[in-house]
Amino acid sequence: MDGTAVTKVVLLACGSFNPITNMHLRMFELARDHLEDSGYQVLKGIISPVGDGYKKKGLIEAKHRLEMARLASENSWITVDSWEGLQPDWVETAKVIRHYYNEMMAPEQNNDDVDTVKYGKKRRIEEYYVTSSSSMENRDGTRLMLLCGADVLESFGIPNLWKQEDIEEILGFFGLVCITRAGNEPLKFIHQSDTLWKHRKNIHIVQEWVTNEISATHVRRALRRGRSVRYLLPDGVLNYIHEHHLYSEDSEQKNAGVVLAPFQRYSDASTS
Ligand SMILES: Nc1ncnc2c1ncn2[C@@H]1O[C@H](COP(=O)(O)OP(=O)(O)OP(=O)(O)O)[C@@H](O)[C@H]1O
Ligand SMILES: NC(=O)c1ccc[n+]([C@@H]2O[C@H](COP(=O)(O)O)[C@@H](O)[C@H]2O)c1
Ligand SMILES: [Zn+2]
Repeated sequence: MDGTAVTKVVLLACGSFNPITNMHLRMFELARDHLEDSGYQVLKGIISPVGDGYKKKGLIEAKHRLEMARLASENSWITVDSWEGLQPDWVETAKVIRHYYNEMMAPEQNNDDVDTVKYGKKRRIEEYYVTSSSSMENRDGTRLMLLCGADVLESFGIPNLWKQEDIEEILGFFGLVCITRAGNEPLKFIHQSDTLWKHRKNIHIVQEWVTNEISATHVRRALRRGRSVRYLLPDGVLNYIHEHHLYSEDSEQKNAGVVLAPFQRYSDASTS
């Protein structure tokens, strides 16, 4: 040991996971290698599937998405947390991160009451945010970072999808690990955004050289057409999909014509 303190990190990935694919799992491996190369120690990964209230087209029930994520991450350092997935209404990602952060900060005080998150814990984190000048580590020096693909980073630029203050909090307080994805240019996007540029040191871009275009959309489409998706996702997940007859023409029509929850929430707010 050379006496240099190692920053410990927990990685949190939010998304639909509809269904979870090998690429979702690879994201964690790529991020861990990258961070450990930069002097961090990655303790744990958390997958947090979004709740049904997100209203994305084709989003099947959270109980199935959660179970598939559990099957995919068996015997792994990656875990699945159902808190977000089981909330009746869609929960903003900043709030989700705060929830896990508060669990890390004070596990003994935590309970899973949303109102508490809203009023008590939010205040606690805001106080912490204001009073701590540079550190977003919990008491034992662990940081919680959001893990996502470059499409999610670039979605920060879509009007009425993210609140500016949430982007600031995610980037400024927590930090982001972003995996490159075909069709996205995260470095260019950061360069072109003043907000992202300001927080660039808190954004870790991980270059995936084995360009990989696996997407859950592709998997659902192939399943609808009766095509094989074996080896794009774990066998256990595939067996579960077949057993429960998930992903059909019908399921793809779920939420068709329904406005995505963040757009509903933020465009209502801007017109009221
Ligand atoms: N091939 C990939 N490369 C990099 N990141 C990915 C890839 N696939 C998914 N991700 C990331 O995984 C997280 C969860 O994404 P999501 O559940 O939307 O998966 P998806 O494959 O993009 O699904 P969909 O096609 O339904 O949008 C997001 O941060 C997304 O950017
Ligand atoms: N304003 C926000 O907090 C906001 C907006 C859009 C998406 N998200 C999150 O990003 C993830 C995106 O998932 P998809 O790429 O599957 O749509 C989800 O977890 C969703 O909750 C958050
Ligand atoms: Zn996606």
